[in-house]
Amino acid sequence: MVNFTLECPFCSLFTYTVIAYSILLTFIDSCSKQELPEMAEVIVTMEVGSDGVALITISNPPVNALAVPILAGLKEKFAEAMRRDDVKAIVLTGKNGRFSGGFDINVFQKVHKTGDISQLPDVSIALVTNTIEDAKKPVVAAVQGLALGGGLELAMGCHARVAAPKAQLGLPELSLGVMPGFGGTQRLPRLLGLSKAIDMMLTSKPILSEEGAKLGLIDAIVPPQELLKVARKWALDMSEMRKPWARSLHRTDKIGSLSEAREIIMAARQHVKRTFPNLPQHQACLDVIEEGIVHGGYAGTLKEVKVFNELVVSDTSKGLVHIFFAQRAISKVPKVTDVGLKPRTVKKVAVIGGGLMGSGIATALILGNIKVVLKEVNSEYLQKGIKTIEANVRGLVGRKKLSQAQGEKAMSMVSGVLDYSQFKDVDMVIEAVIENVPLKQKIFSEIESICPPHCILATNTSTIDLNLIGEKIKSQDRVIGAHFFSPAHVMPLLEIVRTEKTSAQVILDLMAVGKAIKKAPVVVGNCTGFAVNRTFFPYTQGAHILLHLGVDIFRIDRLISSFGLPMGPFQLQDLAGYGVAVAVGKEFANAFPDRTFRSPIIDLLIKSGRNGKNNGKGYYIYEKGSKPKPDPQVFPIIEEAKRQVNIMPGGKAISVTDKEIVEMILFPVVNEACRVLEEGVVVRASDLDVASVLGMSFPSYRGGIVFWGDLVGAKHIYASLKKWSEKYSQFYKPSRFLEERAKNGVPLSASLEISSRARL
Ligand SMILES: C[C@H](O)CC(=O)SCCNC(=O)CCNC(=O)[C@H](O)C(C)(C)COP(=O)(O)OP(=O)(O)OC[C@H]1O[C@@H](n2cnc3c(N)ncnc32)[C@H](O)[C@@H]1OP(=O)(O)O
Repeated sequence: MVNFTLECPFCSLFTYTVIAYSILLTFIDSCSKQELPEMAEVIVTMEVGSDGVALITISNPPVNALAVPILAGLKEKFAEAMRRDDVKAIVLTGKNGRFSGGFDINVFQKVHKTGDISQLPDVSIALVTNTIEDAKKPVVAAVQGLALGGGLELAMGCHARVAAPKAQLGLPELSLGVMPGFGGTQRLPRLLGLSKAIDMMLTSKPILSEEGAKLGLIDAIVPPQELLKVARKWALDMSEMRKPWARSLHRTDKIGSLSEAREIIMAARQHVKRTFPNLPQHQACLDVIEEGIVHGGYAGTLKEVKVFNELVVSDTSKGLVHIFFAQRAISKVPKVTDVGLKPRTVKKVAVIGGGLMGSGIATALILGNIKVVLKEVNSEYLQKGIKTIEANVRGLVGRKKLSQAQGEKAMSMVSGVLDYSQFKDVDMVIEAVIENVPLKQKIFSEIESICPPHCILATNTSTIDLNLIGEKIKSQDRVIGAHFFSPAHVMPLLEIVRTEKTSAQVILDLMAVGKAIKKAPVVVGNCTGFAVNRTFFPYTQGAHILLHLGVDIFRIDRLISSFGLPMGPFQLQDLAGYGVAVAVGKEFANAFPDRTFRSPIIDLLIKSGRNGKNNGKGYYIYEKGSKPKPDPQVFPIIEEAKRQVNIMPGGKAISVTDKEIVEMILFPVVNEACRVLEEGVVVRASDLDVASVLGMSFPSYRGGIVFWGDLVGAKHIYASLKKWSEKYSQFYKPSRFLEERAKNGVPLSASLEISSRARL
């Protein structure tokens, strides 16, 4: 039930509630059953004070998203305020310390499912321009907490903006594959100048109200407790002409001359071309801004609506909106986060091993204000580990991600040890030594006997079965995987691996630690390679097969980069080092012998003195200060590898299109993702999407590996893999899950339940 609080015409402070049937119907129509619990609080209220100011408040917890009924409610309240003689001016605000987090992104998802853009209400012209900006009574936005996207656009439609300190102001729509659609592309440049406005839109980064005040977006900053008082006074001052009353869309003072504006837009276009080559929304946003500069703000808003409606149904928007919700879903783990448990505080963590991973993990922890004891086997290694942590922190200070003081504070949180003496009061241990089962087992036995009984016993192994690591200890409910990605203090993913015995409390605690150190924790099941490395193990293999089929490796890398991964599979091998490739390759060959393609290429490269980026020579040449250059001297090594394996049909290189190359690398990854889904290694398919984006840098605008697979279509993937498996190698053999989904027309991302129902 949606309640709208309306004003009593006889008593300005008395409110009563009526049920807004028409809005209720719209809302019920556009909502799924799961959203019903929030409905009672989706409300717009209006209270008219004895001062003649109508306070219109948006309430839609937790972020006051502009859901369809909220927008309808706003229109209704503004119309009423205009009608009423006792209302001289209006203040617009949001409930519970947040102005608004913008248009309701759930509506985008509904549009994506149905393709029906008529679900998007007319807000830009009907509400923001005609109702608010062109109102005959002044409107002041009282902004607190955040005004993002449509929220900021509403505020910019008002005639003045008063804000509390530290409020976040931004237009992040491009990060959802769309662009500002409530007039933001026109009003932001007019309020704070073209360059800054373009920068805010292209980067999607918010600014704080303090900066907004300096730039002219905010008219005054006031303490939160005085926000409404000052906003009311401001509104009254405007109504009585004591303060100017400006309509943002009509301003031109911050835009500069046409030629200056065009120069700025042209520079932005070049930047976008280089930085976001696959994304349509950035150039489109610049087109719309330019329209407003050339033909006026109103013309700009009209074009904005048109282009917005085109972008909202693009695959890019589908992918990015999917990832937005998928990232939020990872914090919901059945039987862990829904059973009333509370995470315990983790104040002190011991990290065993100060190598690249251990020191990176230690850095991440101290930056999250968690004390670290770093243990090594001798003082030389220990010093090296501490120095790496120092260098990590210094790097962040140098890049201005941390202040000097924050850097020093972080370093004061770490101490180095050579024995277990300081392990008696640790809340968690993260073992990060080399991938050696007996060594890890020994360490786990030692820490079990030394650490307190509540201590979490975590390992950073990237492949080894956790049951094996914890085999020799009693408290297997405390054993968990904390799989960080290198560099651990930078990469955002934390893969939390649970065994059947890991307790829900321990999983919850590690999730909380992950959040505290600003990682995205994805909880996965225990298997070789867990979710991410397991899914992506065919990535390198697929590249190797193509090499052996005679495809140019540098062409493969170029195509994969153009697809949107930061680098191709060969450059990635160079970067990771061949030692990793050999070790990981062995694990997978043991676990999945039926689908492992064995190539001698890495051994041949090592034999010829190459070790990738580590020694400056791999498939590429690495020289300080310049980009990696393809090295033609690898061609004879590749020829030798090809000769040894000899899989080219008729001894000739195969002829493949660019599209086929990308598919021959990535379809096997989707195929393995299917097995991961079938085995229940992840809670839901979208968790694997998040993990692929945050752990493997799979492009977020393609929605993650499973989402992308569904966009391409299970049928096409299955048919292609089947063809290649018959023609080239068993490596391509489609999994049973993929085959079933393709044959039954069920999306890969559909839950197992749905798929079995579909089969019946
Ligand atoms: C036409 C217009 O120009 C188009 C638009 O306005 S598009 C929308 C633009 N706005 C945005 O992109 C903001 C998106 N939201 C965010 O960045 C962050 O949620 C935030 C900074 C507002 C708050 O962050 P935080 O406090 O960490 O909370 P967070 O967990 O992200 O969100 C809380 C809940 O609000 C939901 N939510 C946040 N913003 C939402 C929005 N705009 N629409 C619908 N739901 C939203 C989240 O999905 C989450 O739901 P859940 O609890 O069911 O998982």
